[in-house]
Amino acid sequence: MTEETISSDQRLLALRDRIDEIDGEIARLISERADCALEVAEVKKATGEDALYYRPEREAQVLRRAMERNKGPLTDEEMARLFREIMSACLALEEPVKVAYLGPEGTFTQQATLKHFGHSAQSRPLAAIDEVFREVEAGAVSYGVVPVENSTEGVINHTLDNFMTSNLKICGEVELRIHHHLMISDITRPDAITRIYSHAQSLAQCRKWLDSHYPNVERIAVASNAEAAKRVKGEWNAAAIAGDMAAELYDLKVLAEKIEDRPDNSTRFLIIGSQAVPASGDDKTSLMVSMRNEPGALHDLLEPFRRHNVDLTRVETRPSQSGNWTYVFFIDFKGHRDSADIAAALKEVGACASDLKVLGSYPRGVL
Ligand SMILES: O=C(O)C(=O)C[C@]1(C(=O)O)C=C[C@@H](O)C=C1
Repeated sequence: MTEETISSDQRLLALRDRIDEIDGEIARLISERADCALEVAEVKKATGEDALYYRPEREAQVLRRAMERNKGPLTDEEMARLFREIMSACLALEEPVKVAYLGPEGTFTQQATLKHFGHSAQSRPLAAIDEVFREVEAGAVSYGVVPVENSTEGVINHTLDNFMTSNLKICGEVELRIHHHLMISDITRPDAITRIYSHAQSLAQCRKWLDSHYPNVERIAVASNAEAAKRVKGEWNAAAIAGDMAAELYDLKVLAEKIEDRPDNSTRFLIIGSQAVPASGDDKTSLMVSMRNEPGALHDLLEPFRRHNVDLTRVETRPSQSGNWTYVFFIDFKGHRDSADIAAALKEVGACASDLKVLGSYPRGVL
């Protein structure tokens, strides 16, 4: 053994001793934090039957602080992800949070659910967006996670339409970078692929890549990316487009990575529930407004927002379900409904709208 290897071995040992010490401190502090959370639960329980254990505004503040405090070398996102999991475990001690998401397992919505609630939440997949709304309404779960818009393909109408008949509120949002991969099973012959399965939105998000790499292959839209991944398991001439989780879950081989046409492809998901969320300091509000179908209606609707300096982030129009050629506007803007400017704008909009429903004020997605 050379002198050099001895000294590098000794350095490694010394560093590992230091890491063991630090881990001991971290473990002690995490336990202390968990004890605090248990005391918080006692305080909440004393408020009665309807005690709210999950507090989205507080979680957003904790995560933002973790990012602000961070001095590296971990990235702010990595640091926040670690705190996300610590908080998820603390909340599970207080009361396990039950969440339903648009399944099946392996979809991007499951990934968004884990990103937002951490791994200690009890989550379960449901087959359709309507079912997620129904289960939350029925109280079988406390929260639901549904996709609402994609940066390439636009809005997910089905989710917006559900708000027309539901009284649920939006309690949060989460954004996910979407990376699509082309994957095959161990019996697939890569040179014999004649069909590619995926969800219609994912096929659309990879249209150009498919046109240049598999121009003559049949594209088959199925209910979800996870369903696509499941199908190729038993087919020697098929491939699927899906994400990492589906590849892992169904043990598929990735033939081509990140094949989405736009590198910044991302999807926004909503957290739905029945709780009104207090201001977190950096919030968004979503509205649903019906207007009489007359000239200038859209102008009347938007003008109060301009006057009160409210920053609109999205305006969507959907045909109303109550009559022909009448429309419902879905409007998102920065800020919380309790702030003076927003309350004033809402009052004015309410006066000219035939119906106005605040779907929720909630913390802006942190991670
Ligand atoms: O501050 C609270 O209300 C807590 O319950 C503690 C805590 C945390 O671990 O920081 C846990 C769950 C809540 O959703 C928010 C924060």
